[in-house]
Amino acid sequence: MELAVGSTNPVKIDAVERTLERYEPTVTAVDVASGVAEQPRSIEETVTGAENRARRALAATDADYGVGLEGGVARLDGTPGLSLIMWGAVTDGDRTARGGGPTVRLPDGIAERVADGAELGPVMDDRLGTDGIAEADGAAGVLTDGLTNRTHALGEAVASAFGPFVTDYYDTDD
Ligand SMILES: O=P(O)(O)OP(=O)(O)OP(=O)(O)OC[C@H]1O[C@@H](n2cnc3c(O)ncnc32)[C@H](O)[C@@H]1O
Ligand SMILES: [Mg+2]
Repeated sequence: MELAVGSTNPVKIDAVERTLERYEPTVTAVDVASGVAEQPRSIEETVTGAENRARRALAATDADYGVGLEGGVARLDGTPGLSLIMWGAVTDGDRTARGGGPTVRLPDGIAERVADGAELGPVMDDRLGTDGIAEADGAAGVLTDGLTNRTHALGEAVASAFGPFVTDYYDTDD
C-alpha cells in the first residue's frame, strides 16, 4: 500500500506506518499546507485541516491514498474546559473518510495561553522545558504520564478514518 502523508512531522509518519503495518505500507512524507490556522480551534477547522492535508498529499504523489492528520483544540459540549483533539482524513482521490483520535482535557494554565492565541506545541515546550514535544510524546503523552502518547493517539485517528477503505461495511445501506 502506497501512502502519502501530508506532514513532515515524524510522529505523524510513525503513526501511519505503525497503524497500517499489516498492509506493508510505503509512506512518503509530503510538506503541504493545511489550509487552516497553525492551531485549529474547532472540530470543523481541525477536520478541514486533515482533509486538506490528505488531498494535497495525494495530489503531489502517485500514492494509493493520501492521509492527513491535524491537531486542534476545542470546547466540547458536555465537558468543561478546553480539550486537545485530533482528526485524521484519508482519501483515494474519489472519496474521503474521517476519523477522530482521543480527546484530552488541557490543564487550565495551558488552556488559558492557548485560548489567548498561542499554539499548543510551543506552550507545552515552555511549560515543560522541552524542545519539540509535539514531535515526541506530545501533550497526549505528557498529560497522561505516558498511558498514551501522540503517536498512538494519532494512530487511532488513522485507524478510524481507514475503515471505509479496508472493510465493506460502509458500502451498503444496511
Ligand atoms: O508539521 P505539522 O504536521 O504541522 O505538525 P504539528 O505538530 O504542527 O501538528 P498540527 O499542525 O496537526 O497541530 C496543530 C498544533 O497543535 C499542537 N499539538 C497538537 N497535538 C499536540 C500534542 O499532542 N502535543 C503538543 N502539541 C500538540 C501542534 O504542535 C501545533 O501547534
Ligand atoms: Mg502544524
